[in-house]
Amino acid sequence: MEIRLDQVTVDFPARALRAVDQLSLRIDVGEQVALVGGSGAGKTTLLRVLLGAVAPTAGLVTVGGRDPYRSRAELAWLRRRTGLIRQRDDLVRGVSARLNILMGDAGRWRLRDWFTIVRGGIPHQYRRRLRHLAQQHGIEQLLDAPVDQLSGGQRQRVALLRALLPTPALLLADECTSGLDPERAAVVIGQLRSAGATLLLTTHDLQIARQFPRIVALRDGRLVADGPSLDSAATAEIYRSPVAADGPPTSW
Ligand SMILES: Nc1ncnc2c1ncn2[C@@H]1O[C@H](COP(=O)(O)OP(=O)(O)OP(=O)(O)O)[C@@H](O)[C@H]1O
Repeated sequence: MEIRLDQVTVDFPARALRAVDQLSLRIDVGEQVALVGGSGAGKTTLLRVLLGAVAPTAGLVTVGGRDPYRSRAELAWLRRRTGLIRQRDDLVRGVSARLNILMGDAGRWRLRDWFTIVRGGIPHQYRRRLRHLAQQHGIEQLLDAPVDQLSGGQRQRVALLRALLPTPALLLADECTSGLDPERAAVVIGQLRSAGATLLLTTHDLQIARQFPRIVALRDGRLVADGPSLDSAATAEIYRSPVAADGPPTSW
């Protein structure tokens, strides 16, 4: 899905803070972009703008040619086509991996789907895809396990499959590789990149960002670099963030 931001600003007046500052950006259909920046640079806020969750104070945003802030219908259209993977583990505890994955498409469940799911089944329209995804990501033996019994890496795969189940046109991933070792992170990036969706992934980690064909860098809500790689000037610009005052994070 194509993303267009035109002079987008987001203010949080209660904190007298400008989180995104006149940001213009265009991401074409199928592009895979790493969004980098130090803590507080505005990365998550930008993803929330694209999800229709934080209205810009000024500027225009369109996703797939629709403005998520124009009507509930536009927002619902966008949400149905967007997969979100967050940093924190937001799976529903006490229920199976299978049910957590199915919840990725709960907005489209019909009454008969609810009955099937409540009885522990899989609605027929999901059976093939769920099995295929579970095999592809090596968790087919874990589908019946309560997510509480899974390791961090396994839970992370469940969250990934939940985002992929509805075949999203847009994947937004917010620091979803933090806490993973570099090898596991590379596998997750590979899985995200092979999903065929437009992909926007936020990260602090330049090693992660370098696995993407395009890197967009933010500092204090402003765009400081956009291209296939970050030159040393742009890297230094991001380092100069207050959070990095004690020295850059080790992963950089
Ligand atoms: N709902 C909110 N109300 C007030 N301030 C907010 C809100 N959400 C974010 N902020 C502030 O906006 C700034 C940008 O935050 P954001 O979460 O977008 O940064 P980030 O680049 O994702 O940082 P991190 O890498 O630490 O997650 C921060 O100073 C943050 O405290």
